Amino acid sequence: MNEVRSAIQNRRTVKKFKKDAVPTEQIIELLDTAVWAPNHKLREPWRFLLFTGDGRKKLADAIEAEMGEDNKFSANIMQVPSIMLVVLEEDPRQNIWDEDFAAVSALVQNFMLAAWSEDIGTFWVTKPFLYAPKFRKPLGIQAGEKIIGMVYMGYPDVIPSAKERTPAKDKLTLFD
Ligand SMILES: Cc1cc2nc3c(=O)[nH]c(=O)nc-3n(C[C@H](O)[C@H](O)[C@H](O)COP(=O)(O)O)c2cc1C
Repeated sequence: MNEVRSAIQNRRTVKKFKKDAVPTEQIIELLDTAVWAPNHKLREPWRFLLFTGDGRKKLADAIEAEMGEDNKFSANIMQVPSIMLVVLEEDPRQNIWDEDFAAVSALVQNFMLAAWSEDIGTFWVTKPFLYAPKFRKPLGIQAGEKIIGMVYMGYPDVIPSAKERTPAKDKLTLFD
């Protein structure tokens, strides 16, 4: 199997990380690869918020602003070496919005695969608090911006085993 196919198939969602920090420069380099995602008219409809080191407290505080101090998410944030919020700049036209959402999703997958190829594990996390004004405001997320998800990242402590996929053939309608 070639390297691209192998990375796609062998990447796993990593939830337990070693404590070591991932260098910020490396994360930015990985993002500079990820932005080669296909995106219609090269709108590049994304931006990123990266929390690392003491900066993670800012994210934990935003979660607590919405959920209160007693919640499992903000407590866990300080255990994750780096967390990135990926933001879609929303277009009010439905067809453009759909294209741009697809493009940002492709970017996230690119990022996770590029990270995996450099031994960095990632976890794409979505939670209801990402929509909450009390969470968004302290982070400067504007109206008309959608948080696609949080990407947790770090060096894997545990790599979970793969969950089987349904063979594509079972979902294929072939016209030939
Ligand atoms: C948009 C999106 C949101 C996700 N949110 C969560 C989440 O909140 N919690 C979680 O455990 N996994 C989440 N995942 C990860 C999936 O659970 C994971 O990709 C799936 O179990 C397959 O595992 P693999 O990535 O190791 O192949 C999310 C994945 C995507 C694409």
